[in-house]
Parts: sequence; structure tokens; C-alpha cells
Amino acid sequence: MTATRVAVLLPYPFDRAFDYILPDALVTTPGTLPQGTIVTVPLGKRMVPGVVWDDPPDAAMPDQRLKPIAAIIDAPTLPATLRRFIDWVANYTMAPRGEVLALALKSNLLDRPPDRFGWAATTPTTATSPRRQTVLDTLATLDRPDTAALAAAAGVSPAIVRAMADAGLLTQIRRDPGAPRLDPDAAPPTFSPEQAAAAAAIRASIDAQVFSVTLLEGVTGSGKTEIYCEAVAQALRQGRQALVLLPEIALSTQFTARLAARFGAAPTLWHSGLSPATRRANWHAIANGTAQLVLGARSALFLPFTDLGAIIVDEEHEAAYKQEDGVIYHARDMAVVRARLAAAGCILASATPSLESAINAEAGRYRHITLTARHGGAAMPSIETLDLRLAPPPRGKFLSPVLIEALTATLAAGGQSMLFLNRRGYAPLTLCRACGHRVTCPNCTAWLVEHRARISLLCHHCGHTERQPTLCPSCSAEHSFVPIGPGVERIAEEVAELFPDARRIVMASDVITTPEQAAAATRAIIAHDVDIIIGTQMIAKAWHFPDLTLVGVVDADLGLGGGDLRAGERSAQLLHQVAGRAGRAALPGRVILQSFAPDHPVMHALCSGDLAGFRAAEASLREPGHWPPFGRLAGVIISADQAEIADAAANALARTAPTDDVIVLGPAPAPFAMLRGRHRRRLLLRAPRTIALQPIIRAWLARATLPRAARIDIDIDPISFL
Ligand SMILES: Nc1ncnc2c1ncn2[C@@H]1O[C@H](COP(=O)(O)OP(=O)(O)OP(=O)(O)O)[C@@H](O)[C@H]1O
Ligand SMILES: [Zn+2]
Repeated sequence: MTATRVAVLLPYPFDRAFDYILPDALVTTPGTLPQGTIVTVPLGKRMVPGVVWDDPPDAAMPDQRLKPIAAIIDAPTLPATLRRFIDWVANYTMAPRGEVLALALKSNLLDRPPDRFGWAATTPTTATSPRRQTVLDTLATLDRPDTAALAAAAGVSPAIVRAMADAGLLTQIRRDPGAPRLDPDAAPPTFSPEQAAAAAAIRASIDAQVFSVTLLEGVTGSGKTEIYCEAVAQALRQGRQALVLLPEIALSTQFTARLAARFGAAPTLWHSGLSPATRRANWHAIANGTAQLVLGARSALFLPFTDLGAIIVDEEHEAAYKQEDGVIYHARDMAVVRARLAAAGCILASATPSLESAINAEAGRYRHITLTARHGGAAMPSIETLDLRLAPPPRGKFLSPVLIEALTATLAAGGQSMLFLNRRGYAPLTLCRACGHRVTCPNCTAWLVEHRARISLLCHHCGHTERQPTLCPSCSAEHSFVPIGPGVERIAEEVAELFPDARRIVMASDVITTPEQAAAATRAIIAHDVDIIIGTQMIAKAWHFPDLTLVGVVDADLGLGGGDLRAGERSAQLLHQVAGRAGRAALPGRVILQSFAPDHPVMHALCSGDLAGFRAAEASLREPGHWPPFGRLAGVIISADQAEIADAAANALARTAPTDDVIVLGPAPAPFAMLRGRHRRRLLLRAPRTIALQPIIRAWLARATLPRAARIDIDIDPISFL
């Protein structure tokens, strides 16, 4: 008799699944183990987790060379839709499949959450074998035991318990009372006619139970959240699960509260800030289908949903959806793929859709729903540029007299104001007054940023920190360093000098680091315990602060520099979102953009509100040269500890670069020529939309001989060019 082989994919950077022998003793029916089963297998001298995969076994490998599976882990199987998704993401991003599996399977998830789930008998309870009858009799004397406890008490192997569950004799129930079920009709809002039409269209897209993508485009404050909740409700009515993705976990507390109010119970959370025990419990609840609605960050795409009916990507234009380390993927694009594989509806929501999604909607590939009015008759804010050349701030200050006057008036009227500057810390650059020496990071191509609160200089890329030098290392002048330019801390200082009695809060990712801190800040703002909010992009999106009427953008030109293909688009999106925080309730909003370039097309688009026109202009710039979204782009990043090795490898690759159908740019120093101590070079490949770059890159890299010390990272659809 031949041994049964199973292919097992391991959560490590291997692309292929390895074959193992399935010992008969592990299973009730010899020779069968369902795909998706999580197992423990030997790898070298270690025992590691793995997942039974769908690959055919490797016929060339003799049985004697294979090792046996060590154990079957008592955990849910990974569903086929998730396995296909992992294969797809790996193939598209060119990451090894095991590395993608690692996003779905962290080993600390695999212990069963203690005390939360246990077995109960189903009715009628008729067993088909004496052993099974023993299990049922034993179960009658126990209170919802877990698998190990039940098997031990009945004197059978855990496999029997699992087989009985497969046969429908046992069912898993919560040991604690558990979260209440969500009610799709707990508290539906009363819709305006425009909203009602959008809601009906959204419900229909989910009701069909087939794959579709809908772009939900609505002005800020138009009720997009309320509308996409209808998609969630429809999935719940069908007994399917729903996933809402947010670009930033700081928002999760506010959205948890909103979703809980709408559905009568809180959603299940998924983000990096959860405790290991909560993560484990939530993962199991998602895998066994008791979690109906998940609110999460991009990694939630890799959860083992049993039946996903709706995926919502809120603020779909956000660059934060791009994962830039490890497996490099764009969560918005992968959400569409996940929905296709699950036959689910995908909703992309934004007030400022990405050019990618807008073009897809225009071409009819996506459905398009628009909301043109703010809820409750609130007017759109008035937006004006303030020409800093005509009304400059005092020397060494950053708020112009016009903005100061507006702040004074808002304070006097009892209103709330927000000052936006997309820069953390006190000053972005520290310079020696005597010789002009700049303090740079030893590991990165970057200036150190002064953080006055921490009395230190900090690298925003690698975290390197050092004290401000008292002697200039270049000219030895004493106490000669001066801060150049503002960060939010410096603006907060200026506000404190101007308005000593105003209550201030600074919101930036290094000050507000947890969802709880964000929630506390939000509560204080909504309770109007704060007069002036000073913040980075953290305050730009999705917040709903009813009393906020004035928004001042300290440096509207900040995002326009640099060679980034999407600099204009992104700047317009960000500033429009910031502006959208103003005047969302009864009182009208006013937005002031401080700029040295008030004639720039981005400023015109913002002031006129004609974002569609701006998008059309962007599209006409990108289309002729096949730039995204009209063509495909991939970055090949070569890095090494030594600059010479990085250069040699980059030049060697460039010499053998593909030519047909593809334009290769570079090698050039990568966005950060040196990052965390590694020297980086980049080649950029561009091709028309009809050409897939992955096979071309695969063949090219297979041909190349590169120094061992060089490392290659591939970034398909790169979005970071700075
Ligand atoms: N039909 C409605 N009935 C009651 N309240 C509503 C309704 N529609 C919207 N709202 C409320 O109006 C406010 C703005 O709505 P919401 O936050 O959904 O807008 P949005 O389009 O997502 O905004 P943004 O793009 O700025 O994040 C919220 O407080 C929301 O609860
Ligand atoms: Zn650094």
C-alpha cells in the first residue's frame, strides 16, 4: 500500500508547498485530510504550522524522503476562497506564497481561545458507532467541553470528535453568553430621496449574491457611511458576513460606535492594536461564522471568513491602503479580488475617488453611485486661498494675519477651529546658523526632525534619535542650531502665544498612538472641551465634529513638490478631505488655504469644487504616456549594505532588461537612496494596460546573475515616488 501524500504550504518565504506523508493514526478515514486543514509538520529540526494546500503532490520525490505530518491542529480549516486569494495575491505581487500565507496565519492564533467555545450535541442524538455513542453519553455529563477535554473524558482521539462534528452530530457553541447578534434593522436612518435611491442600488448590488464593484462617490458629509451600512445590512439579512476596511486604526473607535448604533451590537475588530487574546478570539469567531461584521485595517482581507457577502473600502483613495513592507500590496485592489473570489459585492467609498476607480466607473467596469448634497441641508464649506506673498506671516511665524483674524472671530463666536499641517514634530530641518550644516540621519537619506516635546531629533524613517548637538560637528560653533520650517508642535506653540486662553489639542500619529487615545481626543472635541485642533493627516479624514466651522491649512503647497506622479491628485484629495471637516452640522464652514501658488490647478479645483474637472485634466496628462491607470507600472528595488554592490547589481539588471513592449527607466537612486542603513536603487518598468508585467519580470530575473549580497524587492503598481 502506498502512503498518502499531502501538499502543505508553510507560512515562510517559500513559494511552493512541500509534500508530507499523512499517518493513518491522525485521521478517522485513512488517507483523507481536507484541504485547508491546519497541521504541524517538521521543517529541518523545527516543528512549524502549515496548511494543507490544493497543489498536486510532487511525483518525482520518493516516499522515503518525505517526513510525516506531526499533528492536526484543533483550529478551523482555511476556507477555499481564502486559499485561492492567497495564491492570487502571491502571483500578482510576486511574493512567495508562504509569505502571503503568513499574513493569514500567525502561529499565535492557533491556540483555541480558552473558555469561549465548547461542544454540544445536536438533536436528534443518534450515534452510528459505540465509540461515538460514548462521546455523546460523556458529553451529556459535561458543560460545553472543548475538543481536548471531551476526547479525554470519553477516552477517544480528538479526531473522533472532529469527525462527529463533520457528520453533524456535534456543534460548537459559545461558552460565554457571547456578543449579541447584529440586527440589520436595529436603527436604520430616514433617508433623503437622493440617499434612498443610493441605498436601494447598494442593497440590490449585495442582494444579487454575485461579484460586483460599486464606486460610492459622495461629497463630504453626504452620508456615505449610512449608505454603505445598507450593504452591510443586506449581507446580514442573507446570513453572510461583511467587512468594512478603514485606512487608519485611529478611526476605529468612532466607527465602532456608529456601527454599533446602527446594528444594535458592536462589530468585531481586526487591527494591530488588539491584544493577542482578543485577536485569537476574534479570528476564531470569524472562522466559525459567529462574527457577522468585521471592522478592520487592510490585514483583515486575510481573515478566514466563512461566507463573505460585502466588502466596503472606506476612503478608497487613501495611500495608507498600500502595504509597503514585506508583501507589497494595495488593499483596495486586493479587496476587489477578494470580493470576486467570494462572489461578494465590493463598495469603494470616497468623496475624492482615486483616478483608478473613477476611470473604472467611467468605463462601466464599476457601478457608480453619487451623492451630491450634504445631509440635513448643511452647506458645503466655502474654500478660499490666501496668497502668502501678499499677506505673509510675521518673521519666524507661520500663521498669516488673515488666518489669525479668522481664528479670533471663530473663538469669539464660540466655534471650533482646526489647523492642518501634514508634518509631525517641531521643525522638519535643523540647521547651523554659522555654517549651514544640516543634521541628517546616519542610516537614511533624510533630515532629522526636531521633536521638542521629547527634546530630541528623530528620523521619521528608521526611528534613529539623538539629542540636539550643542556644538556644530562641522564648524564647532556653540548653540548655533536653529529650527527651519514648522511642524505641528511649532504651530501649537504659535497658537499658544496668540491665544493663551484657547484650549488646544495636537493630533499626530506620534502623540495619539492608540485607538483609545484617539477616542478620548474625539470625545473631548465633540464635547467642545477643545477650541483649536492642530493636527497632521490624522485629522483629515472621516471625522465628524459638529461644532467645527473653521479649517486653516497652514501649508497647502506642501504636497505639490517632488517627482511623484500622483502629487497633484493626492494633494487635491487630502486638502478636500480636510476642508470637508468644516461646517458639517448647523453652522456653515470656512476653509482658508495658505499658499504661495494660489494659481496652481489644485488650488483652483479646491476653491471651485470642480474635482471631476481636475480628474479629467489629470487623466489627459497620464493617458498619452501609458502612465497609471492607463498603463502598468512596476518598481524593481535593488538594495545592499554597500553602495557598490547595489550599483553593480542594478547595472547588471539594467543591461539585461526586457525591451519588447516595456519601457525601463533607471537605474536611479530609489525614493530613499539609503533607508535603514541599506543602499537602494530602483528600476521602473512601464507597459500598456494589455501587457502583464509579472511574467516579463520573472523571466528577466531568472536570467540575471546577481551578487548574493543584493536583495530584490518588487513593487507592482508602486504609489510611493518621493
Ligand atoms: N439620512 C440620515 N439620517 C440621519 N443622519 C444622517 C443621515 N445621513 C447622514 N447622516 C449623518 O450625517 C453625518 C455625515 O454623514 P457621514 O459621516 O455618513 O458622511 P460621509 O459622506 O461618510 O462623510 P465623509 O466623506 O466626510 O467622511 C453623520 O453624522 C451621519 O450620521
Ligand atoms: Zn533614519
